Amino acid sequence: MEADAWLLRHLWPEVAPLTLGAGALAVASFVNFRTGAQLKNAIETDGEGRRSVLHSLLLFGLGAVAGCVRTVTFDSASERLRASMAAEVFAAKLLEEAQGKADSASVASMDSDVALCADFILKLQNLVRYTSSIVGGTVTMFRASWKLSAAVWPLLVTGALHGARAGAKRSAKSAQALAEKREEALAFAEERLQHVDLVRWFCRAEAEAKAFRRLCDASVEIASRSARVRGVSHLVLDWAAKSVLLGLASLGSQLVARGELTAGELTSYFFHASFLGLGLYGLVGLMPEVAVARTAAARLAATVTRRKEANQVPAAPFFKKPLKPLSLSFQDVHFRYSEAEVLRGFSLTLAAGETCALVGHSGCGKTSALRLLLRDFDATSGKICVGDQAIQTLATEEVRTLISVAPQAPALLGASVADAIAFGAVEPSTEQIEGAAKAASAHSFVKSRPQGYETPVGRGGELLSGGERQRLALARALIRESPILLLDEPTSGLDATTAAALAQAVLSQRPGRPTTLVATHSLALIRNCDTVAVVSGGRVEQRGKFSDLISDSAGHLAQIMRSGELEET
Ligand SMILES: Nc1ncnc2c1ncn2[C@@H]1O[C@H](COP(=O)(O)OP(=O)(O)OP(=O)(O)O)[C@@H](O)[C@H]1O
Repeated sequence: MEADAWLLRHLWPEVAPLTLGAGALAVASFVNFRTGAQLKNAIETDGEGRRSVLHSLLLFGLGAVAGCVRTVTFDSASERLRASMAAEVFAAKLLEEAQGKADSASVASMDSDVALCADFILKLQNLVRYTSSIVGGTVTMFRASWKLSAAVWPLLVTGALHGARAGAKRSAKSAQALAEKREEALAFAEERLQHVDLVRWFCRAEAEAKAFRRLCDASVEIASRSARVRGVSHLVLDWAAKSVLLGLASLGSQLVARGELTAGELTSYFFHASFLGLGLYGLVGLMPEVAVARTAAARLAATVTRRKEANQVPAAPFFKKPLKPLSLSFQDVHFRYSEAEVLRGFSLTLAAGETCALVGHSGCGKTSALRLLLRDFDATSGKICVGDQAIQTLATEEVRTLISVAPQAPALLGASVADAIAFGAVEPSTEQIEGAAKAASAHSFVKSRPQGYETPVGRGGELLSGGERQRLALARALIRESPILLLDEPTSGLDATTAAALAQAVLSQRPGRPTTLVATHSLALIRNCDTVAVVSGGRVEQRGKFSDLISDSAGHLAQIMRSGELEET
C-alpha cells in the first residue's frame, strides 16, 4: 500500500496531461476503428463522392493529431515522473540514517527502479487499450449472440483474471529476488571500478571479471526459473483459450443448425470475440509488468520512509546562533559494531575551547569515538553530550552543524580547489575560502598552481597528492567555524615541517578556538594540544598534559612512545 501511495503521489501532478493523453488515445482508436468504413466508402463511391473523401481526410487528420498528442503527453509525463521520483529518492539517500551504513543500493539500481516506475505510465496506455477492447468486445459479443456469450464469457473472464492475478504475484516475488541479486552484482562492479587501479596493480582483472560473472549467473538462474513458470502458464492458457474456441465453434454450429444463428452472424461473433480475447490476453501479460513496477516502487518508497523515520527528532534547533565553543563529554560509553565491543566504559570530558589528542594503538577505537559524536552510529549504552545536551535528544542534523570534521583519507567534492573548500560552508566569500586555506597550510601550494583556486581537483580529489587533499579537507572543515572540530589523522600525508606548521596554526590558542578532538599518532599534533587522552582496552586510561604523561615511564603514553607508534607527522 505504501508503494501505491508513493506512486500515486508522484502520479498526481500528471493527472491532467494523462487524462488528455487517454482522451487522445480513445480518439485515435476510434479513428482507427472507422478507417475500414472510410475505405469502403471510397471504394463504393468510386472516388466520386468529394464530401466523403473530405470527411475521410478530416477524420484521418483528427486521428493523426490525437496520436501526436498521446505520444507527447505520455512520453513527457513519463520523463517528468522519472525526474520527480529520482530527485526524491536521491535526496532521501543522501540523508538516510541507517546506523552509519548508507544503503548499499547503487545509483544504477536506484535508476533502474525509477525507470521501471516511469515505464508504468507507458503501460497505463496499454491498460486503457486492453480495457476498451474488453468492454467493446463484450458489448458487441452479447449483442451478436447472448446465448453463446453467456456460455463462454464468464469462463474467459474468470480464467484470465485468475491467470493475471497469479502471474502478477509470481512476477512480484521473482522481480524482488532478481533486483537483490542484480544489486549485489552492481555493487561489486561499482566498487571494483571505483578502485580500478588496485585491480590492475594486483593483476586481478580476470579474476574479478569471473567473480562478477558468477554474481550475474545467480540472476540468470532466478530469471530462468521465472521464465519456465511463465512458459508453462502460457502453455496452459493457450491450450485453454483454444479449447474454449473449439467449444464455441461447436456450440455455434449447433445454433446455426437449429436456425437460431446465421453463418454470417457466427463469423461476425468470432470477430467480436477476438476483441475480448485480445484485451484479456493483453491484460494477462500486463499485470505481471505492473506488479514488477510496484515492487520497484516499494523499494524506492522504503528508502524515502526510512529517511523520514530517521528524522523524527525535534525540528527547532536547541542551540542558538552565533554558536560558541562547546564542552563535550563521553560518559561511560559502550559500543560494538557486531560481536566484539570496541568501546568499553569510554569516558572523556573536554572543556569548551580545549584541544585534546586522542592517542592509542591502531584499532583501539579512536575513529569510532569520533563517529559516535557525528552520530554515524549510536552508543550501545552511556551518554555523549555537547554542552550539557545529550546528542540523542538533538536532531542529527543539528549535531552535525555543531561539528566540523576532517576525516582520515578524505575525498574532495567539487570541480575546483575553491569549490572543494566552499563545500564546508554556505556560499562563502573568496576571503573566507582563502582564510581557511591559509589556516590549513594549503594557501601556498594552491597559489603556486597556474590556475590557483580554480585548479581542478578531479573526481574525489584524485588530481591532488594525499597531503594536498588532507590540507584542503582541513580547510573545508575550518571554513564552517563550528564550535567543535574533529580531526582524524590530519597530518599523516605531510612532511614533518608542514605537519608542525599545520599543528601550530590549527591548534594554537586564539579567541573563539573550537573545542578540538584529534585522533592521531603524530607527535607534532600531540605536543600542540592542551591535553592528551590515551585509549586502551576501549576506555581512556590516561589523561593530562603531554609533559606530565610522558614523564610517567610506566604509563600508557610512554609505552606507546617506546613501541614506536608515534611519529613526527
Ligand atoms: N564500520 C565498521 N564495521 C565493523 N567494524 C569496524 C568498523 N569500523 C571500524 N571497525 C573496527 O573497530 C575497531 C576500532 O576501529 P577504529 O577505526 O575506531 O580504530 P582507530 O583507533 O581509529 O584505528 P587507527 O589508529 O588505525 O585509525 C577496529 O577493530 C576496526 O576493525
